[in-house]
Amino acid sequence: MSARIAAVHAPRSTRRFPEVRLALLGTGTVGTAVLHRLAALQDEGHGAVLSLCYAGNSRFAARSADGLCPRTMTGLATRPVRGGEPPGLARIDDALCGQVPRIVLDATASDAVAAQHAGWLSRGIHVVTACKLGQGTSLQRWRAINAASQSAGSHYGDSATVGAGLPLLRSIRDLRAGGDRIHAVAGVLSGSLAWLFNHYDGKRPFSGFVRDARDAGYTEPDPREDLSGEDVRRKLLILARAAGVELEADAVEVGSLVPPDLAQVEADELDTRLQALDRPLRERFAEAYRRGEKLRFIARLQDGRARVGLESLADDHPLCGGTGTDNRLAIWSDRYGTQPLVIQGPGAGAGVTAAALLDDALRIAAQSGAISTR
Ligand SMILES: NC(=O)C1=CN([C@@H]2O[C@H](COP(=O)(O)OP(=O)(O)OC[C@H]3O[C@@H](n4cnc5c(N)ncnc54)[C@H](O)[C@@H]3O)[C@@H](O)[C@H]2O)C=CC1
Ligand SMILES: N[C@@H](CC=O)C(=O)O
Repeated sequence: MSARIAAVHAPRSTRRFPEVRLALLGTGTVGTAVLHRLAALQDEGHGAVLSLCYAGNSRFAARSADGLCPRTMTGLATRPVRGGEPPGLARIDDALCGQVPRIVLDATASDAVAAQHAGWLSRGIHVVTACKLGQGTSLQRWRAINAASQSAGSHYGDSATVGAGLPLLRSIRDLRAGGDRIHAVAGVLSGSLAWLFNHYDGKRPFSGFVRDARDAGYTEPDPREDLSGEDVRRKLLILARAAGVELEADAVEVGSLVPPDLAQVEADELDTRLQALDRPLRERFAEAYRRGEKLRFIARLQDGRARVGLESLADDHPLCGGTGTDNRLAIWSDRYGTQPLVIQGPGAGAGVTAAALLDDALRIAAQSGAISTR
């Protein structure tokens, strides 16, 4: 066997049984970080139970029942690997064959992949996802995912979808499991918009900061998904539904920052047209500055009413806190009726998101009895 082929497979010494078979979809910003973290976990022995049997993106894929080498698979982002195959969602079930726990890890922003979540779950394949298009779009899809997961007993790991792994969904679910009703939630749910409004000073053009946030891996593949409030709408829908408020997707009132002309621009032209953001944001900033306030992109859910948009808040307002990409969510419930529970921390970035995805995968491995929790 040549050295090149040997490198494609995981070293035998790192494998433990019973294994959990993993298929990774997406090798972009987040998927590449997943591969690096998986390799590091396998080196330490901690993640050795996770055997990467399929890795693919929209152009290239590779599979091996014996386990692929995660470090080698980072190359898939730009080129095929030897012995690879064309990508195809229909191949995932085959790649994850065997009577062992199986997990699809979705690190794409693809609606076509999200449309498969319920199907995989119903066939007993666990799903771990960073993509919000599963639970954060139509209520019908959200219900299908829940129904499939319940009927087949398969798990849906969604920690990375809101707050990039911060314990936001988990806290809401824990409160409800303890008998609390969720009264309201409010806060900053976008890491990129947090970063933008933590850095924008009204002097340098806003569009330059958007490029910086994109290059740092904080934005969606198309930053308009963030700037339009669409990404925050999805996150608020996921939180609201977890809180027991089953909202239809169009029930969220959204205040977009994207001027109509910029919304029409083709993705490959976007960079050259981003300056369309500069004047309106400079005006919003100047208005807030005159009042001694700060701009924050806030999501709110109360009494079944949901809205997301830019707000001008007093400097000492509780939702103004945080730095960098910090998300900050206040949760009011029966026990936190007056003073809310407030959770804050980095809410975007490849590192924290990859960690959240692999935490979910390891949690599923533990629940499946593949690793000891002691
Ligand atoms: N960047 C961040 O901080 C966070 C990102 N996320 C989510 O992570 C997901 C991935 O984001 P990025 O890595 O930034 O995007 P990206 O654009 O860098 O990578 C997306 C990857 O998905 C692949 N892909 C697209 N369609 C596919 C298909 N049908 N089958 C297989 N692969 C396909 C692409 O080829 C690419 O490798 C998004 O859903 C995003 O919302 C979630 C939390 C935080
Ligand atoms: N683009 C998103 C990434 C995490 O979900 C954000 O800015 O929060």
